[in-house]
Amino acid sequence: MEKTLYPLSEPLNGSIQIPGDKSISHRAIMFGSVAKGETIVSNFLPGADCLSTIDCFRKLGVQIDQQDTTVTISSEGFHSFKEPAEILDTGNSGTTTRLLTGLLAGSSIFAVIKGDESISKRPMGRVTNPLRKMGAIIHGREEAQFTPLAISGTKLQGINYTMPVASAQVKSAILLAGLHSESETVLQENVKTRDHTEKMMEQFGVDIKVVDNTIHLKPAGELHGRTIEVPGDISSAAFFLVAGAITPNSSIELKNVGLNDTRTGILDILQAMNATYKVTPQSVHSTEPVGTISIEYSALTGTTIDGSFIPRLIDEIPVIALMATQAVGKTIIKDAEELKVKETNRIDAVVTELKKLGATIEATEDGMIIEGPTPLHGGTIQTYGDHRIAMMASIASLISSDPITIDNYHCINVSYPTFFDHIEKLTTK
Ligand SMILES: O=C(O)C1=C[C@@H](OP(=O)(O)O)[C@@H](O)[C@H](O)C1
Ligand SMILES: C=C(OP(=O)(O)O)C(=O)O
Repeated sequence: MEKTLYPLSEPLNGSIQIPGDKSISHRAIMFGSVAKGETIVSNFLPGADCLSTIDCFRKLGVQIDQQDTTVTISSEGFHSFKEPAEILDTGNSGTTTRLLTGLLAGSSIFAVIKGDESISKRPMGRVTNPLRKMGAIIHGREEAQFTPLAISGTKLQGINYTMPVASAQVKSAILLAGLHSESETVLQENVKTRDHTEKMMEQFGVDIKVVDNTIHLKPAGELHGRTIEVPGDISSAAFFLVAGAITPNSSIELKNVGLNDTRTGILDILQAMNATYKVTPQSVHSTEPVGTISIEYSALTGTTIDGSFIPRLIDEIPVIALMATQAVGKTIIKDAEELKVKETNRIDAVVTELKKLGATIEATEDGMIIEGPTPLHGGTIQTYGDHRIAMMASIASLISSDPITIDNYHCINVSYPTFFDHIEKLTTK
């Protein structure tokens, strides 16, 4: 279904509460299901991806009551998972697909995992290969490189593994497999990726140690239920950080933003591009720090984004590219070939769609080059069913000279169901 978005005649103003972090919401459901007893999750993200995770664990026999952003999980623990009678449908969620594969590889049940058309094209060998080295029995399309995956849970051995790709999903799949394996798992990351799994393992009392970029995980006994407060998602906040920075005379405040430093690459880039913003930490002592970010419209300059920055802002690149169209000079994004294996090929999608709006932007092998500033005009944008492309285009419409129409805007529900409510809140006096 299409949606037409009209340019703003006024600046953005006011304050919004950023919804729960998608990565942490997935993990909260998974750890709450593995743990024996009751886990209560607050500020859960009721986005389609996290609802897919809930659905899969219900099919594994875990009792999960979800009331909007509060989830109560009652579980008999990992060893009581029931063999599901149905296929576990992970929808559009790469995180659910990969982490669940890792977790179930070390269980004592048989399960089949499949997702939507986009998931069927995303690489799964990156998890099934190391899991097989741990002893996992996984069959799947093209030698288990793609879904559907059929997993016959079995006893696993720990692994000593150097990550060939900078991916928190691969790391987490291996750690979830290592949780119930017979020996220690040691993982080496060349480039650090988001560490929510490690932090949640620590919270649940698992013996996990991180020294520089090496993780040591000892097999765990029974985990016990607890309460988990999910911070707001900085990847969702990013759309409004950019909206505030590029819409003339705007001044907005984003509350409850997660500030884990494996996720705050966008803030470093805002600084490098001369944006005017301020971060006020709320709870510096918690394992997942949270704060309020205020941002104002200002003149921006181009920058280069590469290397170890990339995993710290990988999902923000579409909207950063939009911001770069309004910055003076060249913005170069490189080392970001991972964008090609997301919900869609995000290098192609961003370049093709921003070009339609008048941007000067070219794709490269591992990223893109944007030359700014260019005024944006209206047009019809294809989302490719990718929530982040749909939100990028919606933010572009705030500053375009004419309306922008996007197809399949419902895909935004994957990570930010209240996105349009928040635009409205910041645009009405
Ligand atoms: O672990 C996670 O929760 C995620 C890791 C990233 O994917 P990769 O691990 O494939 O880089 C990110 O793009 C995704 O949105 C969520
Ligand atoms: C890539 C994303 O998610 P996933 O890999 O979980 O589908 C995303 O949210 O941008």
